[in-house]
Amino acid sequence: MHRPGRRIAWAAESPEDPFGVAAAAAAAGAGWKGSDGAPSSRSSSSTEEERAKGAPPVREAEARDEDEQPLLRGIFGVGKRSCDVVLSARRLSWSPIQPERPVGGSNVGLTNEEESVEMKDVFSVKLKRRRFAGQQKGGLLLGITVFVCLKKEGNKLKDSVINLSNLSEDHCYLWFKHLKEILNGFPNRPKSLKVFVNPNSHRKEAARIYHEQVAPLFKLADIRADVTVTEYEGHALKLLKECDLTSFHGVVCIGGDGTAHEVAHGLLLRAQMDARRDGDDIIAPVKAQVPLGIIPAGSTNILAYTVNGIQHTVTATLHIIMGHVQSVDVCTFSSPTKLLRFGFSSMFGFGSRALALAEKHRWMPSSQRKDFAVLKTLASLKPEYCELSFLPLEQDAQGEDTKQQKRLKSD
Ligand SMILES: Nc1ncnc2c1ncn2[C@@H]1O[C@H](COP(=O)(O)OP(=O)(O)OP(=O)(O)O)[C@@H](O)[C@H]1O
Repeated sequence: MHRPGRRIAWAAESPEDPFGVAAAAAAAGAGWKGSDGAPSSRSSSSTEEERAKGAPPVREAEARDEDEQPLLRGIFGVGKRSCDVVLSARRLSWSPIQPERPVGGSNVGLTNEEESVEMKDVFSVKLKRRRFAGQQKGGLLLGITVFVCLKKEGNKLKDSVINLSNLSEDHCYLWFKHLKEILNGFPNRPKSLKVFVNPNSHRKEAARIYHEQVAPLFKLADIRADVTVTEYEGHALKLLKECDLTSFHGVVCIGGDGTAHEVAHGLLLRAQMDARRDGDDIIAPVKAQVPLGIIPAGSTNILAYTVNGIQHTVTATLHIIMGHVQSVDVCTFSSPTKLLRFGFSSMFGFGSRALALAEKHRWMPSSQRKDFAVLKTLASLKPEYCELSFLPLEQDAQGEDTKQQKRLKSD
């Protein structure tokens, strides 16, 4: 078993490396680069270069200040109040306008607390119009709707809206244009995705989950999705080996762990084929060209849970839309001469035998068939011979990632 450094998946932020991009990008140049912080008028690559060269903290502070500079200031209705709204590259903030009181009048009960949202948490902006049922175009402009990704308890993400009301077309168009420009400046956010839906997963709900919960969010975020509903086991793998991935910013699978493994294997195999690595070249595998988003819809969703920190469709979808990228370890499984497949875990034959047995007993209820399979496999457990080698990513003096191979033998 080899652990060829790190692959990438859309996932929850980790405190040390919020988007896991540094290691992922350095290892093989795949995936989105740069952080998902607010885009600045300065190019993000120049800021990164400066950081890499050890730019003094004062430069970073200047860049931060620049991102805080107001780009627009205007009046909108927010909720039931008239607010003074300010937009900078980093944030959208609003505070209620205090009406002038007649002499002796009091402002008791009126708060002027500022509220704000970070632009890095905004995933879409739309013009809001009043339309009649069935009306597709036109309609009276009512203002702007800003769609925000909110962090809830327990790693959960939720979509929410802020309505900015103003009937002036010129005013709204100007704000809409600026908000769009800021959103388009986030480098990691996908615009085009290849999506695999396994209609057979768990309770056969993956297609419904996609159409009801995932597709509307992708549409809102202006993401084009090329959807394949898989027809048989191995269908996603076959398509990934053949299709042109250059027009996609990522691959998404909706299903259980079996589907996620098949798609991850296909994606990595495809990267080896494109890099002209044949089956014998198993020591130095290359990274996937694009990240993999895993949306849980299976009976077990361990992979989705591991990368997202929660088994929740909307959370997984929002991580993809927001371009949250996280590096993950991947194994290659090989015989002495041939690469067999890529995967995320190995139980030295135990897991695969138990899963194969569970597959044969699909007529049983899902909880019972898995317990039955584990117990039956345990009863006939035998020792296995294998050789393990690790390729941990390590940083050399220049900050470059290097792979060091370590071998272990076991039986
Ligand atoms: N249309 C299809 N018909 C039959 N099998 C399919 C189809 N599409 C994909 N598959 C295969 O179904 C297998 C099981 O799917 P998946 O893992 O998504 O569901 P599950 O078994 O309910 O979930 P889990 O593996 O998390 O328990 C996968 O190995 C996948 O390759």
